[in-house]
Amino acid sequence: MLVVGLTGGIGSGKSAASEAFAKLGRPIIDADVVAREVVEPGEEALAKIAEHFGEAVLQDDGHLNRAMLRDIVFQESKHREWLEQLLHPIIRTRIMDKLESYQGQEAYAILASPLLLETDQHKLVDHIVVVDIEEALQIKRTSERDGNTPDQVERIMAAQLSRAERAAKADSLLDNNTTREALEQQVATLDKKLRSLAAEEYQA
Ligand SMILES: CC(C)(COP(=O)(O)OP(=O)(O)OC[C@H]1O[C@@H](n2cnc3c(N)ncnc32)[C@H](O)[C@@H]1O)[C@@H](O)C(=O)NCCC(=O)NCCS
Ligand SMILES: Nc1ncnc2c1ncn2[C@@H]1O[C@H](COP(=O)(O)OP(=O)(O)OP(=O)(O)O)[C@@H](O)[C@H]1O
Repeated sequence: MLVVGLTGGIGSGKSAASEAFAKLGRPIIDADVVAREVVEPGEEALAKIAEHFGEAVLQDDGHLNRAMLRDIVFQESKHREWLEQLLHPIIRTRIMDKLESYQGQEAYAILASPLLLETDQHKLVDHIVVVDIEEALQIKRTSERDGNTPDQVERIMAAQLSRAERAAKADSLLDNNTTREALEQQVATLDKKLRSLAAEEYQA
């Protein structure tokens, strides 16, 4: 099975692009969803986070207070690095298990991940698709969606690759600077290309 990595910075439109692929029936593994699963109540990683940062990072119902942890880790890189060292290996293993479950069932599957190129997750994929967006629009869309200040969004962007670095690593680019309809059309064209790549791989 061909594994296609879909990446882009915060608020670039990965979810919008994933939805367009899902409408075409393609299976999607979303690293942000996996990252949430691994810190559900009862998970060992959540206990380690509470031990390290203090019980104050837990809500009364025992769930992670994500907004609080977000503030902590994007203020201070050593905190982010500690969290990444804990979570990234666990996230990677879960992604591999999910990919395994699609083997033999699908022509290709999508791994959507904001940190595909920043982590060794890119080693799991055969083709890299980057959702490209101008930084000013990225900051505007993200801060409108999350109710964050542009400053907060820029701090998260600083922990990610730059637009140019990401684009340089792309096998295919999706331009999300205009409408959702335009993005969907690009996804439909790319889907054809990916299906033919998958067919070539199968015949080889
Ligand atoms: C810090 C946390 C609790 C904040 O949670 P919150 O619900 O506010 O955000 P969410 O998880 O939906 O992430 C939103 C976006 O933030 C960016 N982001 C998240 N973690 C990171 C990181 N370690 N480095 C750079 N950007 C990141 C991504 O663009 C992501 O799409 C959470 O992001 C987290 O646990 N991060 C560490 C795990 C991780 O690296 N996840 C990224 C997918 S592998
Ligand atoms: N072409 C578009 N036109 C207008 N708004 C858009 C477009 N694409 C995405 N958006 C909006 O921009 C915001 C960010 O998009 P989306 O959630 O798909 O990004 P993402 O890359 O998945 O973000 P994150 O990395 O934070 O998970 C959302 O509010 C979404 O509705």
